[in-house]
Amino acid sequence: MSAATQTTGKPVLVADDVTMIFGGLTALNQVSLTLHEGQILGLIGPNGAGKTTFFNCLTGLYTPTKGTVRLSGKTLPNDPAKVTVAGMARTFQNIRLFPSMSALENVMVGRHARMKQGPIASLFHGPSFKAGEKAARDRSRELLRFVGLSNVDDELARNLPYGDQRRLEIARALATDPAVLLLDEPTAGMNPQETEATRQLILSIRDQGIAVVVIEHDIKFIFSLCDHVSVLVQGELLVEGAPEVVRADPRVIEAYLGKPPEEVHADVLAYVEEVGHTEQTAVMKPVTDQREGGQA
Ligand SMILES: Nc1ncnc2c1ncn2[C@@H]1O[C@H](COP(=O)(O)OP(=O)(O)OP(=O)(O)O)[C@@H](O)[C@H]1O
Repeated sequence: MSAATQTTGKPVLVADDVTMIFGGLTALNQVSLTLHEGQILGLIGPNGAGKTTFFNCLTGLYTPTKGTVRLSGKTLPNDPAKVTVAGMARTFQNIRLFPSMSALENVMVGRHARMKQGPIASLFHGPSFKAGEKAARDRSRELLRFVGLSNVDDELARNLPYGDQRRLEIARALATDPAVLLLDEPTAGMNPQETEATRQLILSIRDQGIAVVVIEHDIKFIFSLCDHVSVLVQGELLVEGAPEVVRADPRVIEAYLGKPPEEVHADVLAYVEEVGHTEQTAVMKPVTDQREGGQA
């Protein structure tokens, strides 16, 4: 069941024919993707499919070998700081916080990417600088509450529990006032309660008018959250569409399960059990056999 109910609007992020070649390895081959206003798009695919590489191309961390990325109609520069200012923020697969700074200071770093203090005001800490700092602090506090972090403003980031660090990273990204938010495995390492809280948080973010792209291996999470799913396999876009369409596509199941059982992700197995109903039984059967064989 898809939880997404929002009507989607015009295209906000358009990636066109993005290709990324590392030496002899084609990590992405002509990948095109359109994210619409109000949309939560799930990007899934087996390990090494190119998902994070794609995020890196979208955010200017990598310069694609070929292809373009446009945000709200404008071609994005290959410069992460400029991409942030243009309106796209992200989180990372491996959390990247400032560990020795407080939670509030971490969010304020994101906020500062947006502030336009003139050099004179900054130099003399004049009234406009002080007003700007206060506004940044207030907004950062508000964002900490929004992501579900209370009473941790002064805690050092490194002392926060893992799930809270992930939430903090989202707050910092939101502090840049993005039109588009990219989340790379936001529920990795979370328990089911934290995962559900993250799902609710992403829906709230969407409801604030921010379009979201989520990379996740937990495909149950993806199918219950997103209103559009794109499947990358070996650097190519294999299938995309509504969750109901994508999850019933035999190529998707094959892409995940045509691998040794030990490499098959536990969440995919849980998903297979959940959707093992009539019309998919034929597709699911060999999978079940494979699992049993693997366990024997
Ligand atoms: N900087 C790099 N230099 C060389 N090869 C790279 C680089 N970054 C990624 N790759 C390769 O590109 C391919 C895609 O990797 P990527 O991390 O994008 O996959 P992924 O789908 O995000 O995988 P996972 O789900 O395991 O995180 C892999 O073969 C990887 O080794």
